[in-house]
Amino acid sequence: MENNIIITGAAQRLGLHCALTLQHAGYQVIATYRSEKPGLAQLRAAGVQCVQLDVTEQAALAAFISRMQQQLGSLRALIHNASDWKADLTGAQSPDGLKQDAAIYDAMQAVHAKAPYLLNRAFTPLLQAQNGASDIIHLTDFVASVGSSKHMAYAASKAALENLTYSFARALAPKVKVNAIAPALLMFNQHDDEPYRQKALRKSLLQCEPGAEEMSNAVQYLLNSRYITGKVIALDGGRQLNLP
Ligand SMILES: NC(=O)C1=CN([C@@H]2O[C@H](COP(=O)(O)OP(=O)(O)OC[C@H]3O[C@@H](n4cnc5c(N)ncnc54)[C@H](OP(=O)(O)O)[C@@H]3O)[C@@H](O)[C@H]2O)C=CC1
Ligand SMILES: Nc1nc2c(c(=O)[nH]1)N=C([C@H](O)[C@@H](O)CO)CN2
Repeated sequence: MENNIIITGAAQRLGLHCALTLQHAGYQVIATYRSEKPGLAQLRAAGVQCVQLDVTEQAALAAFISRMQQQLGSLRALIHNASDWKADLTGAQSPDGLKQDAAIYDAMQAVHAKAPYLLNRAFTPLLQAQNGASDIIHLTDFVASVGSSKHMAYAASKAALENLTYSFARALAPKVKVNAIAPALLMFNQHDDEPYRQKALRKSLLQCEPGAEEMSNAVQYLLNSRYITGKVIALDGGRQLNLP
C-alpha cells in the first residue's frame, strides 16, 4: 500500500524534524523546500524525496502538482508547514510604506492561505484514492485566534488558514480528515536574545520551549485518529489561561 506524505517547507526546524520522524515511522515522505539548507542532506540520507518549490510561485506550484499526479497513485497526508513569519512595518506611513504593507500582506496570504487552498484542491483526488483514511494538516498559530500587535498580516493569514480547515473538513468528509495544529512558542530562533526568550516563556502557563517533538507527536496523533476532523489542536502551554 502506498503511504505517501507531502510536507511543505521542510528543510529546517519543525518541518525537518516532522519529515524525518514520519519517514522513520514508515511513511514515504516528499519534502518541499524553498532554499538550500543543511537539513536537506539529512532528509536525503533518510530516503525522503526533496523537491524545490516556492509555494507562492504559481507556475512552479502547477509543475509540482503535475509531477506528483504522475508519480503518486494516492496520498496519505498533506501537511502545510511552509511559513514566513514576517513582522508588520514599523513607523510612519508613506506612499512607499503603503506599497510595502501591501507586499507583506499579500506575501502572508500567499504562503499561508492561497497555497494550501490550491494544493488541497489539486490533491483531493489523490487523497481520496488512498486506501483507508487520509489527512490534511494545517500548521496555524495561537495568534490566529487572538491577533498580534506586531505580526498582524501574519496572524490574519494564519486565521484564514484556520478557517480553511473548517471548509475543507466539511467538503472532504468522510474520506479525508482535515485539522489544524496551532502552536504558540515551540522553538526559539537562534538569534532570539535572552530578554526576548524570558518574556516569551512567561506568556504560557507551562513556561517552557517544548521543541519540535511536540509538533511531530501532534501530527502522528492526528494521523492515527479515526474520529477527529475540523479541529484545531492547541499546542500552547495553556497560554489562554495565563491571566493575571
Ligand atoms: N517555531 C515556533 O515556535 C512556531 C511555529 N509555528 C508554525 O509552525 C510551522 C513551522 O515553524 P518553524 O519550523 O519555526 O518555521 P521556519 O520559519 O523555521 O521554517 C519555515 C520554512 O518554510 C519555508 N518557506 C517560507 N516561505 C515559503 C514559500 N513561499 N514556499 C515554500 N517554502 C517556504 C522556509 O523556507 P526558507 O528556508 O527558504 O526560508 C522555511 O524553511 C510554521 O507554519 C510556523 O508558522 C507557529 C507558532 C510557533
Ligand atoms: N514561520 C514561522 N512562524 C513562527 C515562528 C518562526 O520562527 N517561523 N516563530 C514563532 C515564535 O516562536 C513565537 O510564537 C514566539 O516567539 C511564531 N511563528
